[in-house]
Amino acid sequence: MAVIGIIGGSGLYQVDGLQNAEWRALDTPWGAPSDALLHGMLDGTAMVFLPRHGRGHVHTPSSVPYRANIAAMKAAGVTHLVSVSATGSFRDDMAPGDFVIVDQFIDRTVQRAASFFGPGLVAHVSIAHPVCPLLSAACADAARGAGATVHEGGTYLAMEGPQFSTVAESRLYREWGCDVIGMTNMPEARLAREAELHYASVAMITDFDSWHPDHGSVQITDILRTLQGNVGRAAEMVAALPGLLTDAACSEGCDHALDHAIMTAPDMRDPAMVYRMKTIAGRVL
Ligand SMILES: CSC[C@H]1O[C@H](OP(=O)(O)O)[C@H](O)[C@@H]1O
Ligand SMILES: Nc1ncnc2[nH]cnc12
Repeated sequence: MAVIGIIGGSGLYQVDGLQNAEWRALDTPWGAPSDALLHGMLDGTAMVFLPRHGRGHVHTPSSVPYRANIAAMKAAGVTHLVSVSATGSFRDDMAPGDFVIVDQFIDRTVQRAASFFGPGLVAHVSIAHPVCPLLSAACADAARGAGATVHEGGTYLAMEGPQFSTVAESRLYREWGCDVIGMTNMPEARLAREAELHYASVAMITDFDSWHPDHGSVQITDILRTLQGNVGRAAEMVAALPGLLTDAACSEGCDHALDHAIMTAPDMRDPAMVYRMKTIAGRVL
């Protein structure tokens, strides 16, 4: 049975309408996640929600405990993880208020632990295609159903922040062919793949970053104004997801990404590391 996880970004700190909703705190081998997890049922499907920055927005993009967040979702039984994020746009035809179903990333973050694995248990998974095509398609349908203008496919530039980009950086990312920019989807997407979760990223455009000749440089006040309009549609999208997930096998193989990934010989594995990795990689250990 699918269990849907939602990581809510800036502006999305809870979801309403869950039956038997309950916030439950938990710990992981990588510390506490950003907040307690909100568990509940929606249309007969189990759902787990986590506000990425914590309720009250206490975590910076760099201080978000990405490993703990993904490990907590995995420990809670989540199989399908939808990330919702505020982003700037590099394209005229992707305007504030639009939703982009991200399918590629360029990672320019520099300060974040990007893997569950490490010395004593080495593994290499593919993130050539970093999102789940089936879950992404369900998100696109759900977002359209919620009345959003939806762009299927887009490259997300993950920057460290917390400052926004300079004009020169903004122009450069546009030349690189990036479509949207944010500060949080990496290493989240990498870790979701290591944890064998189906992962999709829904980017809600809030601004034109700082490249656009007809718009001023991105300001937080503009982002917050646009987010207020978007969050209702994001909540409607989440509510529609249970009805749109199918049992079809995902062509990317997200749920067996670790099949051939572990390099360390069984007799050379660090027992402490193996123990710590039980929830993430127990299937193949
Ligand atoms: C509120 S503006 C910058 C902030 O918003 C985005 O957060 P999230 O990705 O969690 O929606 C962006 O990445 C920055 O963290
Ligand atoms: N322009 C931008 N750059 C980085 N993160 C953002 N989140 C929302 N807008 C953004």
